[in-house]
Amino acid sequence: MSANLLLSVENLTVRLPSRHGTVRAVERVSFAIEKGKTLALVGESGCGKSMLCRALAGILPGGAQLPGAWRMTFDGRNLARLSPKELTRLRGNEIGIVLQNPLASLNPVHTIGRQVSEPMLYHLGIAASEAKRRTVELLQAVGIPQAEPRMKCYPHQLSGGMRQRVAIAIALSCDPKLLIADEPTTALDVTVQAEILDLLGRLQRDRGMSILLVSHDLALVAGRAHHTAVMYAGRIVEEAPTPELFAGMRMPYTRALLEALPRIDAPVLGPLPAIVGQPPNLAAPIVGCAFAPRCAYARDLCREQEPSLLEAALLPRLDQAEPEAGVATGFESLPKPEPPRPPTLDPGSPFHHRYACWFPVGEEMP
Ligand SMILES: Nc1ncnc2c1ncn2[C@@H]1O[C@H](COP(=O)(O)OP(=O)(O)OP(=O)(O)O)[C@@H](O)[C@H]1O
Repeated sequence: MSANLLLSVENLTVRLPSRHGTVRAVERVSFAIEKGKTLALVGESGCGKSMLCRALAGILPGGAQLPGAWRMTFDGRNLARLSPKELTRLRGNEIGIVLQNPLASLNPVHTIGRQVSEPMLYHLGIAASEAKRRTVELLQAVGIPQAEPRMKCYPHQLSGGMRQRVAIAIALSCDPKLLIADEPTTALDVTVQAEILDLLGRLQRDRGMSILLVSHDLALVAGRAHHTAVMYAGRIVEEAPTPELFAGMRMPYTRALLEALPRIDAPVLGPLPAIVGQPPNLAAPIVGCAFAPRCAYARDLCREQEPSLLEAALLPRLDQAEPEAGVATGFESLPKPEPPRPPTLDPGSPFHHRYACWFPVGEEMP
């Protein structure tokens, strides 16, 4: 693993039991996060973002399974080789997590001062007076005015934005190397959303930590992330350094996700384009590309064979996609490509543009 990588995840699958059968919440996902950098993970509701975060943080629901030959390496350590005790220590200490609803993650019967100081007392073994001093500093760092008297407040006495700042302070209390922020602004109004995301950026610069920033809003998070990965039906379907992704997104789902969002810089001239149809039921088998039933560019091949996530340069060039209802393309006469290859994760260069699509859209072809 390159010295610059903090986290590398290879071939991670998460299955959950449910009344309707086994849910394949995360399917053979591979990605990496560099030290001091932010990876944005985006996708519609139900695509597996939270379960991926929970797998990293070791807080999956009961009955969850991680089948297959997966591998997770964090700061040079293979997580599969650590004992449960070592994992608990690492996850409380070196990996902090902020969830989307701060009310659900804060304890309503404990003061915020106690909740911020508790992880430090438990994981760092410092004296109560030192924990109190650090708590005041942390509350100040996350922008809570009058931090010392506020330590005595209970969560219900704070606004939604202030509660989320407290949740961030708790996640930062042991000075984590990785902060997982799972939709940290979803429950907040738009001005507070921007403040919280700016705060995360500032904290990252001050502390040099890495961030996994999860959201359904591609435009909101991508502007703040070094790398972006797009998830659909439990799979990563496109990923790239963020500028590269915006310069040439190829997977029709990535485009649809961006176009379906209202834009502040463009007049609204009619209804917003929506992504037609529903995401697939993850408890049922998926044949071919999971996005094919909703994709205007889908061809027979897309419905038959699942494309692997491959580097743009390695992808077999079939042709540039055209919507099915558009001009005739003659794709049918093209030779069938080789069967899908396993996803690649080149440890030397894990941040190339990759996408999983037989007929990518875009001006230039690789
Ligand atoms: N406890 C659970 N038991 C069984 N299935 C679950 C459970 N929690 C979530 N799921 C299913 O796992 C899949 C992935 O859900 P997940 O919460 O990871 O999606 P998400 O992308 O984070 O969505 P959201 O943005 O709404 O949180 C979905 O099909 C969901 O219905």
